Amino acid sequence: MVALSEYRPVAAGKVRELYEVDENHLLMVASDRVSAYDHVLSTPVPDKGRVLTAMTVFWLELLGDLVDNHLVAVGDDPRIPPEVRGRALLVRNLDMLPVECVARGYLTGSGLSEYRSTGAVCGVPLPDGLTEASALPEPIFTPATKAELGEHDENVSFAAVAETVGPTIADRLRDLTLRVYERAADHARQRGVILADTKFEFGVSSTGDLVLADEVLTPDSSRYWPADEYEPGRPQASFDKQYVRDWLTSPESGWDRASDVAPPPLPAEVVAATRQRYVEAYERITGRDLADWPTDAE
Ligand SMILES: N#Cc1c(N)ncnc1-c1cnn(Cc2cccc(F)c2)c1
Repeated sequence: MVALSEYRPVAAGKVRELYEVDENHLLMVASDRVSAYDHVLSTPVPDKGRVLTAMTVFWLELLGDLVDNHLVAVGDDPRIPPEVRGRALLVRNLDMLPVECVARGYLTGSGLSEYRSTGAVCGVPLPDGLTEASALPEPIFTPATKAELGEHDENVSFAAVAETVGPTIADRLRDLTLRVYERAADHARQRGVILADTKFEFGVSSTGDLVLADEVLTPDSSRYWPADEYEPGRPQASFDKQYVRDWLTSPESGWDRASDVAPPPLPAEVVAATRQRYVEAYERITGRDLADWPTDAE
C-alpha cells in the first residue's frame, strides 16, 4: 500500500495537487476545497474531489474517439494511495503546452469585458449587440497564458499562440478545443446543463500527438449553468457554486467581498446543498450513480 507522502509534489493549484509517481507518471489529486471570489474557502465540501475526478474520467471516455488523453489508471491501481482513492488519477507525464485552451459558447467573464471594450475576444470579432450570457453565433477559441497561482489567466490572440507553439500546433489546438467542447456542450445540453465555456490543457506525446490532459470539463474548469434557468442579459446562476456565492454575499455571512478579509466558514446547510449540486451535476451528465465510484480508504 503506497502512501501519498511517498510521492514528490510537483505542482499545486488552489484546490488540487500534482505528484511525481515515477519518471513517466504523475498523480493528479483533487481536494474537497472550494474556491469562490478568488478565495479558497476554509470549509471543504465532502465528495467534491471525488465528483470532479469521476467527471473527468467520464468525459475522457466519452471523447476518446475525438482526442487521445493522459489517463493511465483510476481507482484500485496499486500506485494510487488508498487515502486519495476516488479523487486521484494516475496520468502520463507529458510535455505540456504553455497555452490555456479556452472554448466559449456564451459571452461572460473576461470575454464579455473584452468584447465591451473592443468588440472582439482574443482578436475574434463578434456581432454587435451581445450582452451578459449571450449565446455566441458559434463557439470561439479564446486562448490564455497560464497565470501564477492566485493570478488570473491573460487572454491572448491566436497569432500569439502560433508564435509560441508554431502555426501547425496552434491550428490543431484550436480545432481540437472547439470540436471537443462542441461535443461535450451538446451532450450536457441534452441533460439540462449549459456548458458556457471550458478550459483545456494539452500535452504532446513522444510521437508528437496532442494529448488532452489536466481535469476535463469539470465545474472547476468550466462554467456549468442550469439550462432551465437560462436567460441572457444578466449573470447566470452557477450550477454548483451558487449556494456558496449567495450565502457569502448575504448579510448572514457578515463578509465583505470588497475587503481582503478571508470568507467565514460555511454553514452546514450550505455545505450539504453544495455537495448535492455536485452529485446532481455528475449524475445528470453521466447517467451514473456516484455511489458506484471508489471512495478513499480513510
Ligand atoms: N494533468 C497533467 C500533466 C501531465 N499529464 N503531464 C505533465 N504535466 C501535467 C501538469 C502540470 N501542471 N498541470 C496543471 C496542474 C497544476 C496543479 C495541480 C494539478 F493537479 C494540475 C498539469
